Amino acid sequence: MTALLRLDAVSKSYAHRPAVADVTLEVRAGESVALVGESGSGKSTLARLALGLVRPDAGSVTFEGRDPSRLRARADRDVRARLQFVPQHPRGSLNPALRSGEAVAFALRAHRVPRRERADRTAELFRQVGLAPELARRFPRELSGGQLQRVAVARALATGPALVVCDEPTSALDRDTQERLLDLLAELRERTGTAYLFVSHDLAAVARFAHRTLVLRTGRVVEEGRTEHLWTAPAHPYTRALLDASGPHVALRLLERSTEHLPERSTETRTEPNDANHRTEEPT
Ligand SMILES: Nc1ncnc2c1ncn2[C@@H]1O[C@H](COP(=O)(O)OP(=O)(O)OP(=O)(O)O)[C@@H](O)[C@H]1O
Repeated sequence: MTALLRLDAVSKSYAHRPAVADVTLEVRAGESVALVGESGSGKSTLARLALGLVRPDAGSVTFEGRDPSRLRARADRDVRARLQFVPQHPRGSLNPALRSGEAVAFALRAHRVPRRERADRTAELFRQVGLAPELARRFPRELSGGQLQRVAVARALATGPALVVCDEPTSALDRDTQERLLDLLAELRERTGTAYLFVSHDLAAVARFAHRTLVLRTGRVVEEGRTEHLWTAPAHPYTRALLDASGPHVALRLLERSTEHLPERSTETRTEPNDANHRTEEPT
């Protein structure tokens, strides 16, 4: 199976300080790949590189064989439609002057869904994400954080994406709402075969959701592998420290999760070869 998204030896610095250093990763169709690590480890920078919102200083990024940072607004909108984003704070990303249904209909319009079909498609998307279609008439300020995040998911799914990049999609929500949103994303994944690049510092969410996980530390991947193997037998001391700091939720999630539908992947984990001299710090 070829990769949908591939980042090849990608590096990005800000003011000469590396945010991401020599990272290679790929996401295949239907696969969910998580990026975990402490604050400042480079997760969001990798998400932005994947979306083409920033360009790497070195290395290459391809989505379906194209550089996402060079997609043209009109000519390449069909490719753009297949690469979508669910941000951490939907309140900031949804236009406060648009009703929530209009935000979804706007995405449909941008991807050439005929006007006469947009209302029905919007209502259908609202239902898919577990929102009553009547909520489409509300403005963002009239919705709760969990409802807004569902609108953001509906908007991302409006164009039938092959890959959705989620940057801490549940971190602004309370635990119950987080769980419901993760269940929803997993259910949509089963139904639509959408792949996810899932940025999170919440290892319980990752244990529940991701097929594969990459552990980042100061911009580098220190370990990667199938989520259940990584968290049950972490090879790198930094991964162990992250796990120790995360509490019992992660073990519980691993027990709960079903691996029946996971795509075929290698079972081995990979640790960074030159990391033996790294001092392991307790994650904060
Ligand atoms: N636009 C920017 N300008 C300057 N420095 C940046 C910028 N974006 C990221 N950085 C720096 O790059 C490093 C990685 O940041 P990044 O946001 O990717 O980490 P993160 O793992 O997503 O952190 P968090 O979990 O806190 O969101 C940090 O040192 C950060 O300060």
